[in-house]
Amino acid sequence: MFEFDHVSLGYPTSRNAGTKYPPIIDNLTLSLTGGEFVCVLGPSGCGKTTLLNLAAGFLTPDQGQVRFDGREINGPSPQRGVVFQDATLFPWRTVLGNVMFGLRRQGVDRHQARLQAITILTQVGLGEHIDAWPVTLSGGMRQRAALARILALNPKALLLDEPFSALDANSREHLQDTLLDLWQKRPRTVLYITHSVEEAAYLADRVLIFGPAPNHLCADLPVTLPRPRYRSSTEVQNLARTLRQHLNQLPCCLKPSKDPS
Ligand SMILES: Nc1ncnc2c1ncn2[C@@H]1O[C@H](COP(=O)(O)OP(=O)(O)OP(=O)(O)O)[C@@H](O)[C@H]1O
Repeated sequence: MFEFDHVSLGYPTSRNAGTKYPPIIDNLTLSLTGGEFVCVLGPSGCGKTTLLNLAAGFLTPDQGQVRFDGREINGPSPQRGVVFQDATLFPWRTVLGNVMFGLRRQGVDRHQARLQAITILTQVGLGEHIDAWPVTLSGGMRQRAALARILALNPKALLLDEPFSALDANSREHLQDTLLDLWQKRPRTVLYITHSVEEAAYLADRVLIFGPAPNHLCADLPVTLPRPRYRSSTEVQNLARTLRQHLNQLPCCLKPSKDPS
């Protein structure tokens, strides 16, 4: 589904303006298959968001190619829905209006868009809040609305950059379960960036661990634990411990010392 084919990317900085940029991602080759739930772990600044931005089409590689369904990515697409840590909703539209917006832009008629938006809002647990204004929502509700807005467009892939990390533990766990539930009902490729080894162990089919920039894929670990999983189970806890050991072995200075969840 996603193919990173010898991808390199560097950002211009004031120090190297006009010269060759030092790569953040350096000659990365990686494939993600359809329906796979992939979590990405790595120290701060190693290039996780850069990876996601390449998959989203917000960035273009300096070298190599990023492909989705066999076609080179050359910009954002509703087929690849993105949710960031601080999702922004249109403040002048209600929750329903926010979700309907993308559907209307795709040419769905008003009545149908309304029905589809209400269905997905109900699925993410906001059925009682469709007429609420974004300013009145809690952080968790805003993230739910942002997820609904993306899911309403029925993307083939979800690109999630620490989507629940700003939430309290309870809301975060609820949202993880909502996401898993929706993903199991309609499997799609998920690229999920997190700093939490527990979150990765609970959610992932596969965990990618990146080392410090230039981005180095240090570990590519399939997760074979059956679902449903239980956060406090020995298996999930053991996997989280293994992931933490991988992170602690990385030659970097900004290791997560304490899991945020
Ligand atoms: N637009 C930009 N211009 C210049 N440098 C950038 C830009 N975006 C990111 N960088 C640099 O690229 C490196 C990788 O950033 P990126 O956000 O991809 O890392 P990350 O692994 O997601 O970090 P974190 O876990 O802290 O979110 C960092 O050193 C960052 O300062």
